[in-house]
Amino acid sequence: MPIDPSVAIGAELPSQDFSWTSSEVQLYHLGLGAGSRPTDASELRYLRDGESQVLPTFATVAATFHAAEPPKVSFPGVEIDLAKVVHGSQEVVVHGPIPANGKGRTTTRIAEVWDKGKAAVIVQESTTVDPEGNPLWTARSSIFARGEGGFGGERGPSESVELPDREPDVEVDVPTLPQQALLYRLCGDRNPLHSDPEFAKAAGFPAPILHGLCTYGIVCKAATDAVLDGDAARVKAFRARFAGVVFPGETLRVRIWRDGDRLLITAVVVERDLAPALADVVLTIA
Ligand SMILES: CCCCCCC[C@@H](O)CC(=O)SCCNC(=O)CCNC(=O)[C@H](O)C(C)(C)COP(=O)(O)OP(=O)(O)OC[C@H]1O[C@@H](n2cnc3c(N)ncnc32)[C@H](O)[C@@H]1OP(=O)(O)O
Repeated sequence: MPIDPSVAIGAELPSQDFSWTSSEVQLYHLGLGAGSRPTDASELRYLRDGESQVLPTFATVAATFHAAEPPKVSFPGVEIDLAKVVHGSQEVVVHGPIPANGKGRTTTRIAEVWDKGKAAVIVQESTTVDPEGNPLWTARSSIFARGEGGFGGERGPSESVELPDREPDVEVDVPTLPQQALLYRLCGDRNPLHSDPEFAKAAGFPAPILHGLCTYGIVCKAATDAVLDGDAARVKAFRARFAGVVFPGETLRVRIWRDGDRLLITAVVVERDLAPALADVVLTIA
């Protein structure tokens, strides 16, 4: 049985020990398109040796940055073909600014497995601490496994973020590069869905798609730059649902509403009639 929720839910995955330096941080930021204005001091804050500021979304790549193989969707009670899986949602909460150099240990558990009929949604939660045991960040993510529902599990909640009934306070267009996914995969997600045209076709897409976490980081950076003076330390938490695919080279239109200590955000694809890319995006300001 590819999914057995009675085994999966609550299962602890092996913990991961890792370290990072400002080189990984800079490569991550480059993978999000940072540095496109190389004479702009605020842009260069993401790209300094030793003292680079770190977007909280770096938390999504830190533990697996040096992976060189495609990920496996193989956990206790879960065995799924990678070609059936897309990233569903992501949330990161940081307990302070992420340092430019550091060490961490991540522990992960499978928190929920939902049966959406035509698909399964598998939710993981992880906690990362420094070598002294101080919390660095927590994360929650889901994968959406197409064709893997119908195992008799619960459907789970339907959650969405209500947007204000007014035009966005800020709107920015962010171009992505045709080679964006080929660059971003060097941050550890070697899923061929993002680099191999034949694999992408077999998975049902006309061409390789952009990593969801690349779009996620791009949009967090865009909001940080447009509303938070480019100061990554002002981002406490960032969450999003992956609402539609993005192809490398497309332009993201990022719409931002101020809402107290939060920014409510959507991202759509300009070239495809504003097709949704990210929805239910909430940036919590520190
Ligand atoms: C260990 C390593 C593992 C590997 C991890 C992945 C590695 C990465 O390399 C993979 C990627 O980066 S893939 C790229 C990023 N993701 C995407 O592009 C997905 C974009 N979204 C879609 O295509 C559709 O919204 C889609 C397909 C997600 C859903 O669309 P539909 O099929 O039309 O679904 P819909 O009818 O709208 O809803 C059905 C039920 O599912 C829930 N749901 C919808 N979107 C969800 C999402 N994104 N995440 C979680 N749940 C979601 C709905 O709420 C609905 O349930 P209910 O009826 O109970 O409300």
